[in-house]
Amino acid sequence: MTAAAPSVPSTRLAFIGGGNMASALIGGLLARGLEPASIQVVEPFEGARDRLRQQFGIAAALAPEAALADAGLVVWAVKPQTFAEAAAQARPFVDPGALHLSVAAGIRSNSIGTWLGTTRVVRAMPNTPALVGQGMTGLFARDAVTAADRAQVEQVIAPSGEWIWVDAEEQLDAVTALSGSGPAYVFLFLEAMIQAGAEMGLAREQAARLAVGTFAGATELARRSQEPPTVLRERVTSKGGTTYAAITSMQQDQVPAHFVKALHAARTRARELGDEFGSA
Ligand SMILES: NC(=O)C1=CN([C@@H]2O[C@H](COP(=O)(O)OP(=O)(O)OC[C@H]3O[C@@H](n4cnc5c(N)ncnc54)[C@H](O)[C@@H]3O)[C@@H](O)[C@H]2O)C=CC1
Ligand SMILES: O=C(O)[C@@H]1CCC=N1
Repeated sequence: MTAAAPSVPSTRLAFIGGGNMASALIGGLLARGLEPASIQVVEPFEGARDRLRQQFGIAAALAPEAALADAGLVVWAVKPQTFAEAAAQARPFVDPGALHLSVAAGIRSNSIGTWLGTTRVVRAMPNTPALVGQGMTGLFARDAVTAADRAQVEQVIAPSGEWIWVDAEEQLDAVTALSGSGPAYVFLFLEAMIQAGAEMGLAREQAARLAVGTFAGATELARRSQEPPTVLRERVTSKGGTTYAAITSMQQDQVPAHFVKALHAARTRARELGDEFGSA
């Protein structure tokens, strides 16, 4: 479970890939007081390098270079499809004793370990609310990872929100389907609620404010309540009332079952990514 928020990492950090997820983690670390100079980033695309310079004052390298050897913790924030190639490019420069933290969906720790010649690998599955310090992250560590290594990883993740450790690596695929992809499901529901509000005569801005506020309020209520979501739902649902009409319509259309099915599809895709783009 999530512990008290630890301080920023004392070791030097390198990020391989400086896109959305890397930026979310870096932004949190800098907000906690980490010096931009203690973070290296390897990022081949000029647009992304420009953003890192403007947002964070970090001069990212175009390609791996000798300075990578200074990093005690290397964070892999590249797409699953490019991980193997990025690992092959960076490996000659990385300290063989470094700890590695991957946020890539699906790519298994034994693939990463094989590509990098190490067993000191932790996998993380964060999500984009990390951008506002409210992320949820699942973490998995290989056996060779020590308690001190885990603490370092927690220092990287803590500024972006909460985290849990899972015991079995395949559980990370479930985390990916649930909370990794989860913000997109919430946004899809928001889109539908806003559309419905607009169709029923509300201004889109009003509908958006009502929808977003409802998600924020309902999730905060669920977070603080001792009751499970089912009980909270039943309290909104007066017999023969409006919510009953909506929930009955959704159940007749099997919306909950289809939604569960969709998460299984996401989990299946996470496994496929590991099979397609992993080597071991
Ligand atoms: N976006 C999301 O909601 C989440 C993404 N992830 C994972 O995070 C990883 C990164 O995703 P995003 O940040 O969204 O993608 P992104 O496309 O924003 O960032 C990836 C970056 O890697 C760079 N890159 C490409 N080849 C490279 C190489 N050889 N060496 C170094 N950098 C290279 C790209 O230029 C790009 O800026 C993915 O593996 C994804 O599965 C995990 C959780 C949530
Ligand atoms: O869609 C994806 O593959 C990534 C992983 C979780 C969120 N985005």
